[in-house]
Amino acid sequence: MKTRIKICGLTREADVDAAVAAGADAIGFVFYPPSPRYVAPARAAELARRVPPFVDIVGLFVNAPAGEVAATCAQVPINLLQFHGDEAPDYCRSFARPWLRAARVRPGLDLVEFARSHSDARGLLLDAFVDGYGGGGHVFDWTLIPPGLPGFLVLSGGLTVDNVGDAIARVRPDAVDVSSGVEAGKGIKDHDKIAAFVAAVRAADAAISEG
Ligand SMILES: O=C(O)c1ccccc1NCC(=O)[C@H](O)[C@H](O)COP(=O)(O)O
Repeated sequence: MKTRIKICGLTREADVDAAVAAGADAIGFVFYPPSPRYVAPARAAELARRVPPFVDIVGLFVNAPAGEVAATCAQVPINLLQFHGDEAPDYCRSFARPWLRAARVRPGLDLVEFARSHSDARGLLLDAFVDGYGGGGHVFDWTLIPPGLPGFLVLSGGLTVDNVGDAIARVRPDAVDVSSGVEAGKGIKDHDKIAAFVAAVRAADAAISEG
């Protein structure tokens, strides 16, 4: 099985090109103004022009007013919305677009119930619980993921070239998502780290299919 790869938090043309060239399945733009990786919709629209067909464009929002999400969707060709805050299921489905729901994982969060209440999400994105909602590069305890959690599972939170192979072997996610782990500085991607991360994912996939 091919683990899909999303590279998140892109802010520069060269970084978009590097992610696409490395073989990313999806790239993410952060539309959360307090984030150092924030891009304004007009800027994201410019960057999105470089993205070829069959690479998804993911728009990440945190508790944004619905009008802001709709206005961003009108400017940027977003294939998939990613809700990374405290958004309710009714809000997430109100945009009539495919969406991912981020679960900020910590002990006590009932992921089975979380998945059930977001059952029409295209997938659950599991990230570490941090103050400030995300992008902190923190790994969470993967044993908190219940076996057999239904639906498309995206593993994120502090993934790097050094731990992504282990993460795939243990969790067997459908996709992995990385931001901090392929950065030279906040919002600035390191192209060698992107290539190495993608190679590590492919090596983990090959190890699984070889048994
Ligand atoms: O990137 C941010 O600054 C950010 C801010 C608020 C919520 C989420 C944010 N980022 C999440 C991501 O970029 C990813 O989807 C992902 O979870 C990977 O994060 P990382 O641990 O940095 O690899």
